[in-house]
Amino acid sequence: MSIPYAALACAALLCVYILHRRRSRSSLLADIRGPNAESFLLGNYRQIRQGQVGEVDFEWQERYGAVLRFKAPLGEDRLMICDPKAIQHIFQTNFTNYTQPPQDREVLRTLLGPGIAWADADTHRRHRKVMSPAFGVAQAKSLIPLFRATAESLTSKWRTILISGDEEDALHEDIYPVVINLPKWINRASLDIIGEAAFGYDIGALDDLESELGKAYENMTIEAFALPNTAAVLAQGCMHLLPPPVVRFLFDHIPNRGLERLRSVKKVVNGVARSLVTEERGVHSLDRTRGGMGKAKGFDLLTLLINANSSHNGSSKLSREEMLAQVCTVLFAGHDTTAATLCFALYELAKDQRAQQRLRDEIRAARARGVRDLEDKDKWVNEIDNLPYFNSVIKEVLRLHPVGYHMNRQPRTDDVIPLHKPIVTSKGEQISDVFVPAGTKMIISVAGYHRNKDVWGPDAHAFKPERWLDASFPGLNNKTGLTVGMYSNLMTFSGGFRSCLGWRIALFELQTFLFDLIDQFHFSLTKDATRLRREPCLVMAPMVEGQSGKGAQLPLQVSIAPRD
Ligand code: HEM
Repeated sequence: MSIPYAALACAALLCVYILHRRRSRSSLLADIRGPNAESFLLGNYRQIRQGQVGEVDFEWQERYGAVLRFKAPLGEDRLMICDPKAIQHIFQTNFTNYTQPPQDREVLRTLLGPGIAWADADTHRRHRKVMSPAFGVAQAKSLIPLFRATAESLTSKWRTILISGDEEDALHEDIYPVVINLPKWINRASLDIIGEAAFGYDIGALDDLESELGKAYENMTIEAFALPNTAAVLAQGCMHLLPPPVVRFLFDHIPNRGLERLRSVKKVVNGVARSLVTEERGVHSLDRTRGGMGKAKGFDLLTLLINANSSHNGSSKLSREEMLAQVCTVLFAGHDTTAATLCFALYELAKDQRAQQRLRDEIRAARARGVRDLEDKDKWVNEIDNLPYFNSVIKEVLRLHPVGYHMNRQPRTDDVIPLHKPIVTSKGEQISDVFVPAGTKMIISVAGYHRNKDVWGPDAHAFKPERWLDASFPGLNNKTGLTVGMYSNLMTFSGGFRSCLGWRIALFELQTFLFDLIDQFHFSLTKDATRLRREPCLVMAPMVEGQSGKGAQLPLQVSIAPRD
């Protein structure tokens, strides 16, 4: 037998052995109820990957409870978890025992480099220690003027479009109102913010629709991950059978349109990152050719990061390659997420005109008190945080549309996970904890947890901002007695030691934009928007059913909101 064939045979035998071991270990989960596999080859993976975000999670949770078993390709048992106590255990109480599956980390390494999102255990602790100081409350507050300026830029562009009726992919209805495809603009505004906030780098995506970075990121996750065909579903589902270096090799080399798209974005982003982080001491070169420091006024996360890094010694310091990866990570983690959340907020408000008007009334009363332009950032935060309906709308959108809808985890050692609400096994037994063998793959369904009726009430699927105003509402910590996640008992920004570092930045950005957009514009649904798809593509994206070729889409009818 030639050497390549012998190597192939050994690899095949190794896969069979791994599969056999996994199946015998995972059969320990066989008593947990869950859906039947569609086929041995695909398990339930096609339903999860080809459906909309949360579609099967909601259905299965209803039928089997908040912890359920499903099949991965080739018969492997996996768990889906939507129970608050189980989530608290995995992310907080016993967090050191849980890790991202190594193959998932390889995807992150391919996309973003060896930065904080990829790092595990001690390496992750080292990255987090250096990065955390750059993401404090004071730092986030200092970015408020940048958020305001970019929101102004966006609103003035939309006003121009409304007056001229000149939105290229708009369906004009007597010129006014105009249909605007929101993600096209909001994603670019958000990218400009993260470039300036994080690196003092003026990307200029809002002004220049041809900007290199803006074009590179446009619909990147959709083109790489959305609507996978059956072969892609199978490949993704079997990835865990391969050793991580093989996964890395395949990601870097196999000819595939989605992967090629990711590789080309990586090249562009790396180029930008390299221009920011120079060889000498990892100090960035301040290459702000497109307009200087501008709105961030000399304050950016990268400068803070470099200063923080220089105060660390030897082994705790980040290398240049790691610094480059942090630039790529923050650029990616910080823009699509916030932009998609804002899009879904405007979608819900376009559907619920009563909520939109109530929100506008509250915003305009605040504006009349001078809140919008308060120079003192502490006062601004205080005033904004005290707008009850406004913040309820934001929380409700973060609950209903968590853009990071799934998080994958696996225990390093055997564990017993406690449950908030007992589940019934296939043998009819009621259990209030679940034994999980080391290495069990789990989807923590943030989408599912956010619709868990035992936490959020029987109307968990409804957009109902008022629920946050009701002190007896079961979703508030005092009733369940559980603290899950880092913001309002939600898992949108995750929780514990891997929680989102940029959550305050995201929140201030959402608050600033929502304030201005609802103050100035009126939004209503179009026919296309009634066919909105919540597309699972790493970060949930809005798309229109049947129009996948057009990428991210949320076409809403926009007009100037009349003043009394
Ligand atoms: C609505 C907006 C956002 C959402 C929903 C969000 C959500 C998340 C989630 C769920 C994670 C954890 C992922 C995991 O453990 O698998 C995360 C991590 C992270 N996020 Fe965000 N994020 C948002 C905005 C931002 C912004 C604006 C920044 C930066 C300015 C940022 C930077 C990060 C970083 C650096 C991590 C990695 C933290 C670590 O691994 O320790 N995020 N984010």
